[in-house]
Amino acid sequence: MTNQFPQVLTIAGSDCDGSAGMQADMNTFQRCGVYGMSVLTAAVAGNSYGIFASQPMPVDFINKQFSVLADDFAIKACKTGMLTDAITIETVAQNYQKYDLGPLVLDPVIITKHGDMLLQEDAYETLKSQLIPQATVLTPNYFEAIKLTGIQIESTDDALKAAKILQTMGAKNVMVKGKHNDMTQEEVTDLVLLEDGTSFTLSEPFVNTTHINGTGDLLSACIAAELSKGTNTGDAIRQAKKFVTAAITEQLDVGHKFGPANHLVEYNF
Ligand SMILES: Nc1ncnc2c1ncn2[C@@H]1O[C@H](COP(=O)(O)OP(=O)(O)O)[C@@H](O)[C@H]1O
Ligand SMILES: Cc1ncc(COP(=O)(O)OP(=O)(O)O)c(N)n1
Repeated sequence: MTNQFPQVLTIAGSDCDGSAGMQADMNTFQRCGVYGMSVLTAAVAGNSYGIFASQPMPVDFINKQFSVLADDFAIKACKTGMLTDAITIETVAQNYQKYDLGPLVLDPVIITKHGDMLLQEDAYETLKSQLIPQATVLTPNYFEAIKLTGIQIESTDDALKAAKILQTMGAKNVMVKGKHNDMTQEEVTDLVLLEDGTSFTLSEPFVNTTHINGTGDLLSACIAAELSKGTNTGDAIRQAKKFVTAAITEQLDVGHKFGPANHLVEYNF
């Protein structure tokens, strides 16, 4: 008897402490019941105190990883994470066009929640012109949405305006993740704008914890996994928000400062 799992690809950096990046993506894929693969774009030396060094992968090596995977596997969906610089973005954009990799969930990893910059500033325009137009779902956090659109976001209406601007750049569906740095807030609210023009918000209780590294990765990896199963975009996003909330609520005690969200949480999909 054989087990057939949908095959899903993360195109991302390695975070050596396992809290974020492709390690978080692979754990999420496993939790979601899909078979995960990875194209390594960069590696960072980081722990729960922050990121201390980073190294992009050579273009030829990135190209080779795409070609060997595309030759052999039937990839049903993919997601991107840390892409470092303009040349890496161009390389990923070209490979996504060249091969049939299914829907693309683009997590525009620019800045971590602790302020580490993971994308060079001179690469923002390349991200906008080459990769955002190919995104099936774009998932900027609050700061990334401001940087990419240039508008201030103070309300749900502002988040919708930002999502509309990102849609005009070519992203089909956009999820603008809400702010969660106010210890008195009761909920965290994300705004979703779908391809057909409908929009909705997703709110979950704010969890006051220091263990939320990698939440953006968990969310985007879970959306990609759900899309690979044939789940519609709106439901894939709803499911991912629930999964991330469970991963934040059931804390994993790893690291001395800002620990990881719990990628290993039991969750019934
Ligand atoms: N403390 C928190 N309590 C509840 N939800 C949170 C918290 N922190 C993040 N989230 C949720 O986790 C998901 C990922 O968002 P975010 O952490 O902003 O992304 P990123 O990792 O890209 O910065 C979003 O759905 C957001 O609402
Ligand atoms: C290699 C690598 N990739 C991505 C991140 C950041 O992950 P993300 O989930 O977008 O952000 P945080 O929740 O960790 O702020 C990383 N740290 N390393």
